[in-house]
Amino acid sequence: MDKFVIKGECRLSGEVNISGAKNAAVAIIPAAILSDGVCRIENVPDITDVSSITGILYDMGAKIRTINKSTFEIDSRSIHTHIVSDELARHIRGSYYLMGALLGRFHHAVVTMPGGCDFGVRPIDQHLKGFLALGAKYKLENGMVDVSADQLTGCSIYLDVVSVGATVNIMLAAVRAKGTTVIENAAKEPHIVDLANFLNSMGADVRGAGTDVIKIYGVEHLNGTTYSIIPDQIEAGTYMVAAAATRGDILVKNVIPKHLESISAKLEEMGVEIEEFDDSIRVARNGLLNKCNIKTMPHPGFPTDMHPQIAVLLSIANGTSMINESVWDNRFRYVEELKRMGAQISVDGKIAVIEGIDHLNAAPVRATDLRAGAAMIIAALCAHGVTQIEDIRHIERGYEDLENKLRLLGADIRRIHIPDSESAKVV
Ligand SMILES: CC(=O)N[C@H]1[C@@H](OP(=O)(O)OP(=O)(O)OC[C@H]2O[C@@H](n3ccc(=O)[nH]c3=O)[C@H](O)[C@@H]2O)O[C@H](CO)[C@@H](O)[C@@H]1O
Ligand SMILES: C=C(OP(=O)(O)O)C(=O)O
Repeated sequence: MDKFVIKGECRLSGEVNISGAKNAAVAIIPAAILSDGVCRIENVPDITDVSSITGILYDMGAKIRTINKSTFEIDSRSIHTHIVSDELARHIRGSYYLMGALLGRFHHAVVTMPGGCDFGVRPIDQHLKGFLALGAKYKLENGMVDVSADQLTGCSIYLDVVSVGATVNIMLAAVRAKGTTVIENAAKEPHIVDLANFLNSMGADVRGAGTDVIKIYGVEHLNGTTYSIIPDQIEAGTYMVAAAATRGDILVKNVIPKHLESISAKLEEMGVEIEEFDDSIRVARNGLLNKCNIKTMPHPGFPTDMHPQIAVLLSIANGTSMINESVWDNRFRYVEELKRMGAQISVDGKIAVIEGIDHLNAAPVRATDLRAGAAMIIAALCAHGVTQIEDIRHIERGYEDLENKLRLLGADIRRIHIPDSESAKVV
């Protein structure tokens, strides 16, 4: 039950190193189940979603060797079960990839329904549609998905909605299937391309990742490999917005600027200075922020996972802005928290209307989910006064070493440990 205490009105400056991508890591680690060798994975972010997914693999019998903080080796040959009822799996979204990976390896997976951020209903019908098309059958019982096949056979699948999770799960199930699988209307996120590259480095034949048609030519075996995960687009975007919100000037290092284009474009529209280099990006703000309208979209559109963070910036911009959330039905739980800090936001259906104000004021707030928590951090950094943020376990799912990274940029951030007994102790 830790919380953050952040003194506002700071101006972030200096350099920050971006870690490996959460949403790539939680796909690539389960994908190692499909390998007949040892997978050495580098640039793995040190976040709780990763410790959960590696913990699940370990409990299933995988041998996991830590090389250093961001590199480990997974040997999945010793996995002895296709059943995942682990409590950890219910708390993260990435555990849904165990369905595709175990189905691909054992032709049978029994996996608890996944967790992750609460946006209302998060269906998996397109994942199941993909498994069925590959020749599997499934049943849903007692909160578990039981999916099995005598044989997996390549097929053509058109996704009714562009789904990251379904695209990944079908790739995982199809990579060792007999014949060719074609996914149409596939998701194009950077982590889809990263997973395809990882699978190909093990000897798979996946083509077209990054476009909306992905072809997977099934192979019998996958080898071990050494692979480095791409930088986290959303962690980078979060620091970019934090720089803008605090009138800061920071160099965001170890990024792929191409992945950040939709975020950079909106920041520039708001009057923020952006300078791109090969693998870093400088973000600086001096003047007032312009209002701006944003619609979240699948990649290469503006990422929904940057919605709450950019809402903080719009709430201190000049004029009235709108955010149209087109991916999730309910990604507005941050709004009530931000309103406690003085933000003027009203939500109508999937649209937030944000009236810019001069500044936010500190208040006790909660991280209602991962990116809502990131938004509270940004709000606290630029607000007048000292803000306390509770429920920071959500933030720890996806941001490595947040306190130290922010401190190095000049933030005044402390963690307070609250034991169950409620007696607070500052650490
Ligand atoms: C672990 C991970 O990578 N999580 C990301 C992944 O979540 P996740 O994989 O859950 O998100 P999807 O891309 O699948 O969901 C996109 C949309 O499709 C709908 N849908 C999805 C699947 C399905 O079977 N049926 C269906 O209707 C969803 O309700 C949502 O409206 O992509 C989201 C959209 O970029 C991000 O916000 C999450 O950070
Ligand atoms: C929604 C997110 O994650 P998850 O799908 O893992 O809950 C996110 O990373 O913003």
